[in-house]
Amino acid sequence: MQEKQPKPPLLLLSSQLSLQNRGYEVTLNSAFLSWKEVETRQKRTAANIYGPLKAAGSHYVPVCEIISVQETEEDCPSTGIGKWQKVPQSLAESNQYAFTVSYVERTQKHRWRCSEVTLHCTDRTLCLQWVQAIREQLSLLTIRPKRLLVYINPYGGKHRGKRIYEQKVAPIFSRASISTDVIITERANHARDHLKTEADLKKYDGVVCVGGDGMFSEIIHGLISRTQCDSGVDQNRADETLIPCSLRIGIIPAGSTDCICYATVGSNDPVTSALHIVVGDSQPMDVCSIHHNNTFLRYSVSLLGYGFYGDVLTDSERKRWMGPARYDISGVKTFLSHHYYEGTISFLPADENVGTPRDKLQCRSGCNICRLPSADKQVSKDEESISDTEKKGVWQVIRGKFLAINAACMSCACPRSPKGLSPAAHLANGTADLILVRKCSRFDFLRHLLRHTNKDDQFDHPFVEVYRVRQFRFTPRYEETDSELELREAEGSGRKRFFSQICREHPACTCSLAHSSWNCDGEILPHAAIQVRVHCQLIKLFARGIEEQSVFEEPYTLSAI
Ligand SMILES: Nc1ncnc2c1ncn2[C@@H]1O[C@H](COP(=O)(O)OP(=O)(O)OP(=O)(O)O)[C@@H](O)[C@H]1O
Repeated sequence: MQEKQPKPPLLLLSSQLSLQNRGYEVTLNSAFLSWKEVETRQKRTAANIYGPLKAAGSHYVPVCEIISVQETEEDCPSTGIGKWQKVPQSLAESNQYAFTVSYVERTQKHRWRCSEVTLHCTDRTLCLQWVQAIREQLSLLTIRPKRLLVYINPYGGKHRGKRIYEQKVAPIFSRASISTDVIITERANHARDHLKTEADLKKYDGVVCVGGDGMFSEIIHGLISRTQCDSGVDQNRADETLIPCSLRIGIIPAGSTDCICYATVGSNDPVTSALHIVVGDSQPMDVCSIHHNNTFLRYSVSLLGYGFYGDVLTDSERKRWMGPARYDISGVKTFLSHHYYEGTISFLPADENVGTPRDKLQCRSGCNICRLPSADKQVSKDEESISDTEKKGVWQVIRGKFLAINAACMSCACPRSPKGLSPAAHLANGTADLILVRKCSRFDFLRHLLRHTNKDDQFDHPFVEVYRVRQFRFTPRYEETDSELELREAEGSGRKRFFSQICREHPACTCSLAHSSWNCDGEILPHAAIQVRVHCQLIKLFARGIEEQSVFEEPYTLSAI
């Protein structure tokens, strides 16, 4: 049987225009703008290497990746970016009407940049016809944001947030006719509180955060809380089904840790992120809610880590004055102290149709698993019809001594660990990967940690278990009373300090401490006993997801056009 061919895109306009003193056949259809040299093919110059998608002298730009089009003031064709800008005088005289198209161009390592092409016409009517035809196509792209609320943390990373926004991002937004209201934060939690109570969200198509992961966390806390509050949902109830946020979030990386941006776009480059926002793609994302005894603690989108990662964070917070080097120093110190923690983990495993943590396939742009109907919604629907005993029946319980308990809601890939803590974790399938590292020798633990930085299967060790889960609970063996917890918070863990003191004096000690802390996306949680539930696709980012490398390397095939 013959395969059904997809319908070709509708042809809208086609003319012979000139570019760099040469004749080009320029075509606009509902999917692509293309230009193809009509004269004999000439040798490609070195400057053409990073041109738009090409197939044998042809150039194709998807309409959804055109940023803007405008009539160009001649004789001086255009300024700024791009490479087909200088028009020889002779040609400029005969083709003095021109328009410039700005579009997304891919470079290496998932980076995007804004490029331009200026095409020349013999008469103004034709020129205006082209501008109008392209603008009409752009106006059909209703997913693109028109008005954004921007929060800038001026102190994130190397204190360059404001400069990055003004120099690299604002010009792209203005070229794409996006209007913005910009708020420079004046204190921690300023953005969160503003979103929660004051911001007139109806005015905007999205919220942009300029900063690091801490700033992103503020934004999601503000936005999720506001959405639940507006819908009368009580965040303190661990079993509530939360309402997804309607506004999308854009991240402009300007922090010292920008892992969420890296995991959703594939690079930490402000221009790339700005272009992802402009083209208006949506990347849904799961969010974990964390509760202690029906009290809401926090939301998490990347890593929840108890034991090793909790201790590294606790120690590094005391060394803030050291700058980013503190993470390495605390990492080595925590590794050498080699503490393990006893407790019970119970979890609700995910169905197999959402993949497994040891899959070879990674979550990429347009991921098929994340496109499945939400498994989380399935649970809440089922919960109404099944009894409590049945619900409890599917939970699994594991007791033991652990060096680390990690829950990865996404791969947690970052430049230091390009595959991440759980390479096959998905951004939006309603699950988290629960990684249990049982008590083992220092040497074995080091082997496990080193696998975060290389290509080997990091779960292929007898002391490591991994489960894909929708909910989990952790109870430390020695459950704290509230007064003990207060004491621990007030004293910075007196008992722990006592043991830490001993361990410092006896570096070979691998003693068990009563409690570690949870590292929740880089924040320390006050409670060790927690309940975690993954909320499928609770938020959406302005992002396309990480594109397969082939998108960068291969030109579109002609049959696709
Ligand atoms: N104006 C401000 N003054 C002080 N702190 C702020 C301000 N605005 C935001 N913050 C806080 O700064 C923290 C760190 O911000 P951000 O994530 O942008 O930068 P970072 O350098 O990656 O952070 P970190 O040093 O924690 O890795 C956030 O938790 C945020 O709440």
